Amino acid sequence: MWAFRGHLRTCLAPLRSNAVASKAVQTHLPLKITRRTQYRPQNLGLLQYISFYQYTKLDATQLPQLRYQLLTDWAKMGVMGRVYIAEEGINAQITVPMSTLDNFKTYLDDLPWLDDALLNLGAVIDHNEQDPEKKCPFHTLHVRVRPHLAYDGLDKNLPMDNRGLELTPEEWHAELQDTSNKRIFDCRNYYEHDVGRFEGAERIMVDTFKDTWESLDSLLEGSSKDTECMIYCTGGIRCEKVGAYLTTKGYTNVKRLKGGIVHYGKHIRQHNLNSKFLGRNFVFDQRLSNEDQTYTEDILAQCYQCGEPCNTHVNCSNTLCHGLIIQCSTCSTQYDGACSASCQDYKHKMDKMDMEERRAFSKQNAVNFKHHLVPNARVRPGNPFHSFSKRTFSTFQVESSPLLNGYINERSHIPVKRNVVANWHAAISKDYTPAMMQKMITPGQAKYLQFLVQALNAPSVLEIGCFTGYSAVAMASAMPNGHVTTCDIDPKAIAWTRNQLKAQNVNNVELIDSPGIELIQTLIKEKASFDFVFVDGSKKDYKPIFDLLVTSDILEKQGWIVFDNTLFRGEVVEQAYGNGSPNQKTAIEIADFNDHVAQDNRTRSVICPMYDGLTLVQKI
Ligand SMILES: C[S@@+](CC[C@H](N)C(=O)[O-])C[C@H]1O[C@@H](n2cnc3c(N)ncnc32)[C@H](O)[C@@H]1O
Repeated sequence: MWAFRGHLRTCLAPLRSNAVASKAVQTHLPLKITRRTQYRPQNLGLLQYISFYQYTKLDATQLPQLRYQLLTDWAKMGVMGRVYIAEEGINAQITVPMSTLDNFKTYLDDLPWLDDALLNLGAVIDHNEQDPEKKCPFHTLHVRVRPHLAYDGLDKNLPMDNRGLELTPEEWHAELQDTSNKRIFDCRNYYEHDVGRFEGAERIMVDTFKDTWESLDSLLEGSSKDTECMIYCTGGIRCEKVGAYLTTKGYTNVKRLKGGIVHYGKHIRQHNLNSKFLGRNFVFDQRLSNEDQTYTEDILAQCYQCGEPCNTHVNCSNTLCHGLIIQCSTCSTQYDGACSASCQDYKHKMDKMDMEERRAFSKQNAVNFKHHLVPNARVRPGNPFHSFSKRTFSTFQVESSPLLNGYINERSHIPVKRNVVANWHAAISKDYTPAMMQKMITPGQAKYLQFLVQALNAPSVLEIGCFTGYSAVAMASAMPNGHVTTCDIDPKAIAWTRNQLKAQNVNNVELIDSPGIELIQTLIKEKASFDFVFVDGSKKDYKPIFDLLVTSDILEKQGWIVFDNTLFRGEVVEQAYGNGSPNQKTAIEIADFNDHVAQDNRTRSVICPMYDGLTLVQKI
């Protein structure tokens, strides 16, 4: 481990503001950057794997030149790998031949804008190594200009001046001797967390980094601002942003592991300590979570297909899918390395084709995998394509997948006089990010609600939790002579929805600016009544809402209530069987709500394992 400390911060200012170029970069560059000849070095001998990053302000206008310069200079030294440069800094995973390593270090030392990066030296690799797990992960050098180092999906750039207190691995290890009153947040994706994590760490459980914020907010909901938040990720790059986010939100006791799990691993190995990081560390190259990444022998994950203990990631053998799964050797044999029976079919078909046929077939079928997430993989929060917990599906049941969701939506038919739903969806996607849209029900679910309100001939519908009106409008469009009353407390969503209702001439939806419970209490006083209620607001209100609807006359006898998200990311089942974390408040609340409903004698109810879990209740 080696850090660039050679340059004083004072020498950074002029270069940072006006030029990104190093001394070397400042030499004369051709204005037009020409296409380079293919760079594929051979026989470089022993290679040192290196990763480093640094958040530093680079001049956006100079990035293409910097890219060109790094490509040119580093290729001369035999560097291979993936480098991202952005206005906010640099992130590199590379290999450098041992023979040029000293020159390379000097080169980096001479980059005036790079003063604080921790150079993480990984394995030494023989360039001629053929073992797929040990061979060099790179064939060439890519330097790419990106808008962000770690795309956070936030509207505004995070102020990076306060990212929390940086702890050395030694300090981090000492802090973990006593974890009482500490919250430890794993800032990595769910599949990384699955196979290895610090003891007691809470998973933020995201598909991609940009989904972190909502999930983190909900984990910290109601916590005091001086909560001790310990944050970590693989190499440190993601939790620097998470640190900045938390301090911006007012959290005053944020501590972050310098250099991430990788740096920590070196420390415990060097000092022969018992690792507080359990299991395996997932890495983003062909090694994934192989044996070399073992910190302790704990097997924390299960095969996504059979549920047996397993901690080995593989990519689906259907090259069109290539989805990442945890798969045991038995399932690997049974499915030929594919993530599902349907991917196995694709693989078999393609295995029989020659190159030309395969290319044509791939081109034709790629569209089916555009939004394909791996069936049976862990639940993703709010993801419209999410499947349920791995335990929910046996291999004999239909596996949830985007393909399946799309199929269900396309093959479900609801006769409506005027189809506003598609336009409505399009209007939302213009103004809301995909992450925000994950709050909404899916198109297939919308059809399901439409089916119910039509089949039940429910003229009067109440909805709690309107957001941008997608579910309300779907139901309203299926009942032209009926009426939907909906509510929300988010002023932005309310204003947006009211505008759209006017613009799209939807007259049978009334949106009330009120918390759900208060609205129901008012409607009870006004002796209003409804035949169908869809509840999709705050989960902690589910129980009081259920009681109000069942005990009062606001819901007609034989009337229905549908509650959304009642299996909440699969975490509810884990809670119910004692496997969940005490910090998953929402899952705990829903588990309690589900018990409450199941014990109620005034209603009949059933939980459907559809989407994020739907509970159907009928008053009897
Ligand atoms: C999951 S979204 C609803 C999505 C919507 N049903 C759809 O499918 O398009 C939940 C909404 O409930 C709203 N909400 C939260 N707490 C609420 C409360 N106490 N009363 C009413 N709405 C609430 C949130 O502002 C958010 O817009």
